[in-house]
Amino acid sequence: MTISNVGKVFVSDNKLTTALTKTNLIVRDGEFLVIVGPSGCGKTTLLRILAGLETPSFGEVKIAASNSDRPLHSMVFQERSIFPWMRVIDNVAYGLRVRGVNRRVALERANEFIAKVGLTKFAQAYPHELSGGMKQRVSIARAFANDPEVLLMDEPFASLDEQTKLLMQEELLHIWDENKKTVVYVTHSLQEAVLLGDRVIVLSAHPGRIKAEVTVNFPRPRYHQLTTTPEFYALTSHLWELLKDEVVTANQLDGLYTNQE
Ligand SMILES: Nc1ncnc2c1ncn2[C@@H]1O[C@H](COP(=O)(O)OP(=O)(O)OP(=O)(O)O)[C@@H](O)[C@H]1O
Repeated sequence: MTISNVGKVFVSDNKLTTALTKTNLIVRDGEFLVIVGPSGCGKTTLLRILAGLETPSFGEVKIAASNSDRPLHSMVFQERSIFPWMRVIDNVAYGLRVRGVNRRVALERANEFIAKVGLTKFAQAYPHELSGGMKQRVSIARAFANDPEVLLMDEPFASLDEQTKLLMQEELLHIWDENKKTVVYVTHSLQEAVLLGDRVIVLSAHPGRIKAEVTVNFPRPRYHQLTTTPEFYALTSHLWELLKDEVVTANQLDGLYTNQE
């Protein structure tokens, strides 16, 4: 995927807000790319542009289609985005069915990914019968089952409790190791960024631009034990050094806007 000179200016109430300035980035096939940055720097805006949910004000995004039957992208949001009126199996098969994949094949594929996220016993359940973590597992199973060229994930575990988050990170690592999808993943957590990513992009405070990129060379498969090593600690500290000024600036900007209200 190639992101060339992409920027976004929002217009609301006769006010212009530059959310993102000239962004250039090449995401390699099969790469797990993580984006971090202070609040309001344009991470979600960038992801929404990549998902085609927002049009860039300038620049362009190109996603090479390896197979015309595959969708270009699937997105997993922070908030649960599964349909409450559909059973788990139908939620996971949804994208495939919309694309006209034969029902039997779609259900088979959905069952395969439901098993990968450990929800086989709940395939016939409705979302209200599931915990928050289980609902996020359904979203992840649906996104992988959909087999997109690029998987876009916007803080998918942010609303989960700490223990569930740890479990889900390992599950995501496992399922990703098996599928090696191209992933663009937004998070506020530097630990999560280093645990999951091949490369971490640091965005500057509002308006967002790429400030730095850090390669993460830890071997895979990765497990949580990695987070207890001095090397892991050194890399997250390095990221924090890169990010700290931006967070301070973002908070100052926040104060500025709040004082004006
Ligand atoms: N639809 C919109 N209309 C006007 N301004 C917007 C719109 N969406 C986002 N913005 C502004 O664009 C900037 C970037 O927002 P965005 O949500 O992309 O940031 P973020 O980095 O994802 O923030 P957070 O980490 O807090 O989720 C912010 O200043 C925000 O107020």
